[in-house]
Order: sequence, then structure tokens, then C-alpha cells
Amino acid sequence: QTGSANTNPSDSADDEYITNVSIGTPAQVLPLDFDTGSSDLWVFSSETPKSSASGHVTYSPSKSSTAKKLSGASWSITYGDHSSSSGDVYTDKVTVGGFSVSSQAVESATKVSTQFVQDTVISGLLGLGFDVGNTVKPRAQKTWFSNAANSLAQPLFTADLKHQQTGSYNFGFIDTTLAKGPIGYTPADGSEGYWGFTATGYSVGGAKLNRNSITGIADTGTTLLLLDDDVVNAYYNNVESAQYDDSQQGVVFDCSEDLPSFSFGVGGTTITIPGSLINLTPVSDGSSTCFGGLQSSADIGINIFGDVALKAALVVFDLGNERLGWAQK
Ligand SMILES: O[C@H]1CN[C@@H](c2nc(-c3ccc(C(F)(F)F)cc3)no2)C1
Repeated sequence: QTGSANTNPSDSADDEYITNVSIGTPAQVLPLDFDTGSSDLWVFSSETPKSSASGHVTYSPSKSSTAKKLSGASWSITYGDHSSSSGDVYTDKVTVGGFSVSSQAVESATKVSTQFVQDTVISGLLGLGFDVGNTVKPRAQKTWFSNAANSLAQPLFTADLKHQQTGSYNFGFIDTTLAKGPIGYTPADGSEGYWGFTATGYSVGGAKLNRNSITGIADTGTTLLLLDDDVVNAYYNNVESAQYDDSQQGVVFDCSEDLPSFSFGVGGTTITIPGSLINLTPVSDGSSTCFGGLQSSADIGINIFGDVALKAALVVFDLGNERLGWAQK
């Protein structure tokens, strides 16, 4: 058994990727943000304050014949950007890309922070991290993928995110035609709940890879590639107009710059992010100053290979073998 779901960039900056998920009977279809960096499936619902839910598609458990309240359960989560949500829990049938989990914990939001209220293109998140990261109390719940894994042809999923095009999340199989190069595998560390791994080195502009390893996480829910300052400086030293912009809280440069590529070694192969993917977006509509897709991870304390990096590859999240696979696209 397998599943295959299309995923689409939310806006012209590829800020988020939106994937439709069917919940309940009859199906209620909600656009969710698939996040390999967290482990809760939570949704805007009939229990979300009307003022907060305005503009969002919501899940109504009372309209689903297969919904059951998970008595006494609650959840509360905070994301890297300090956004947050919390609420209570139902179980219901959840179908992703044609594959159904009959009794999935669906976390219903009774509170959502302002950032979520304003982000009306998504109705919640579907966590694809490890179960240890789930926030439901008194008993942690399994992710949709964890519940599906044993019934899938293979206990793995792949992410094929694209710049301004439709990509896919495939479950239970690897479509190698999505990749141009071989898949390099490296051990994944799920102990903190996310997909941790170590890149063996990096280079700028097609130079030979150095041997400075980079330990970080593969995070579909983070827009940017966030790395140590020495790596970020090594990259932007090659960009004439690059400067740190306090108001933008990041490195910006002239949109006309021909940006160098950024490569990293992983699992014996090399992934090269074309410079074009690192020119993320003008700082404001019509501006000739652009915001960099590579930024510092210094104030986070962890390196994050977010969508800017993932867009250059087909990434295999292999739970069965506790490993990550990266293939050049
Ligand atoms: O926590 C880490 C786990 N993965 C990263 C992540 N962050 C979000 C997120 C999505 C949407 C919003 C909002 F709509 F703008 F509020 C905020 C955060 N989703 O995954 C960071």
C-alpha cells in the first residue's frame, strides 16, 4: 500500500507548502502544512474562537460520524518562530494521498497565536517528526505517518518540494524518476523528535567540498536554510552587495546579483543548491533588494535544512532504517 499527495507553495516566496488532507466521515478537506520538524497533527476547528478562525477552513468533529473525543487529552505546542497553539483531542479517520489511517489523533485548536490567525492559507499542521515529539498529555499520540508505517509497502516517505511548482509527498515508495542523481543515505537521529543528520562538508560556487561537518535537521516546515555564521559568511563574501539588514533581520542583496551555488556532502553524494534558489524574494513588493534564502542559525542553536535546501533534492525519510536519503534533483 502507498500514498501520494501533491503539495504546493503557499506564495511567491515558497514560504510554506500546502497539502490537502481528508478528515472524518464524510470527508472534510483541510489544507495543512506538513512539518518534518514537529509531531502533532492539529487543526483549526469548530472549537477555535470564531474571531481566530475567520478565513480558515475548519474541522467539525460533530459533523463526522467517525469522530471520537479522546477523553481528558490536551495538547500545546510552540514553534521555532514562537508561534503557538493548543486545545483538546479527537480521533478520526485521516486520509493523505489516498492512504487512510482509521483512528488518528486529530488535535483540535481551542487557542491559536496571531501568526496562525493571519496565515489563512493553512488550517493547521501535520507533523512528520518522531512520535517522541508529540505534545498530547497525559498520553502522547502517534503521528499520521507512524500510524501508517506498518501498513505501507515500506516504512518511509519522500519529500519532493519545488520552487513555484507542484511537488509531492509520497508514502511507502521511492519514485527515483523524481531525482537526477543517486540517493545518498546517512543515519537519522530521531531522539529529539526531528530528523537530525550530519552533512560531511560544504562548498560555495562549485568549489571542492571542505570537510567541515554540519549537524542539523531536515525540516519541511522551515522556509530557509539556517546554518552557522562562519558558513553564512563564507557564502555571502562572494556576493558583492550582501549586507545584514537589521529591519529585515537577515542578509539582503541586490536582486540583480548572480548568486553562487551552495553545496553540501551527505551520504557519499553532493547536493548542490543553485544560486537562484537562494535568491528568495524581494524584501517588499517591487523592491530591488532581495532577502537571502541562506541565513544564520546562531540565535536558534540548531542548523536547519529547510525548504531552500529541500527544494534542490528528493529527500527520503526512512523510518524503518532510521536514515535520511538525499538525491540531487
Ligand atoms: O518549530 C519548528 C518545526 N518546523 C518549523 C515549523 N514552523 C512552522 C510554522 C508554520 C506556520 C506558522 C504560522 F502560520 F505562521 F504561524 C508558524 C510556524 N511549521 O513548521 C519550525
